[in-house]
Amino acid sequence: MTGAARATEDREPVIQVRGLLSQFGERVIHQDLDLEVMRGQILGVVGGSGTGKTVLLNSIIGLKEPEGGEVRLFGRDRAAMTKAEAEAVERRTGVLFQQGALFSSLTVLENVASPLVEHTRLPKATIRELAEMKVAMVGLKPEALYLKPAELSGGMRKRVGLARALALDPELVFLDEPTAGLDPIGAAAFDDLIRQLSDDLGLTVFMITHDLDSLYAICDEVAVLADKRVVAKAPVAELERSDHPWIKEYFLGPRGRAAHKSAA
Ligand SMILES: Nc1ncnc2c1ncn2[C@@H]1O[C@H](COP(=O)(O)OP(=O)(O)OP(=O)(O)O)[C@@H](O)[C@H]1O
Repeated sequence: MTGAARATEDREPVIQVRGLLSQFGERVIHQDLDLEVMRGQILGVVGGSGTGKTVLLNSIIGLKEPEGGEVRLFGRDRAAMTKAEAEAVERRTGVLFQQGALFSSLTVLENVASPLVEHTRLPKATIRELAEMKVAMVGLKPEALYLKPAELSGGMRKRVGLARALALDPELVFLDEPTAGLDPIGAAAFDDLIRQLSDDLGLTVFMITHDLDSLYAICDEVAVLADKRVVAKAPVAELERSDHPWIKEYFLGPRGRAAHKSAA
């Protein structure tokens, strides 16, 4: 069953953002921004550079306090959560940051194990076993376990970041430009992996991307950030018919047309 089929079958929202206001000083990044992401959905998030995609991600995961509005995760209002509730949400959530954010002095195994060390009291041997499983799950060979991030290619680093994001068996993952910097073949392989994980594990995915191929290949819906809010959220095929100038340029410009063609 595809994520889209699951999403319509089980309409429980995992992320709900209502009337979000985000500011840095006087500078308003989001105003009256609404967004809902359903369980099992892969949502692509697009928008011009500086429209606030990463700030939105940070506001949802609690790295940035909103100046107004409401963020609900798994039905709970983030602002009203106790510390224990926020920690429980953190355990159900994985994040792959834009630069991978791996610890450079730790091996692949230690990087992937770090959320398990931080959030569980499992014995060392179990943590090791679980981390090894995640490394295998993202398609890395056992030889990679003892390498440090500097010894890995960009694509391998992304996979390690994904393995770490999946360490606690999250229900929801946030990916900030996961295929940026990968060659087209590496990017397509990474897309397949995310789609497969979503289908197999029922993961909900919030994915910021500039990669049109990813949008066509794996996203159930795409949210477009412009004018400080989400101006559209729909399957790509529907967005192609939008009248919004940025969306038109994005999907119907030469790169958009090429991605459409190769997905067809
Ligand atoms: N800590 C901060 N202090 C001040 N301004 C910030 C901070 N973080 C982000 N901004 C500003 O918020 C705006 C949105 O930034 P953000 O990184 O979310 O954009 P983006 O849509 O993810 O862009 P890109 O596609 O280029 O990664 C930018 O203008 C940025 O300068």
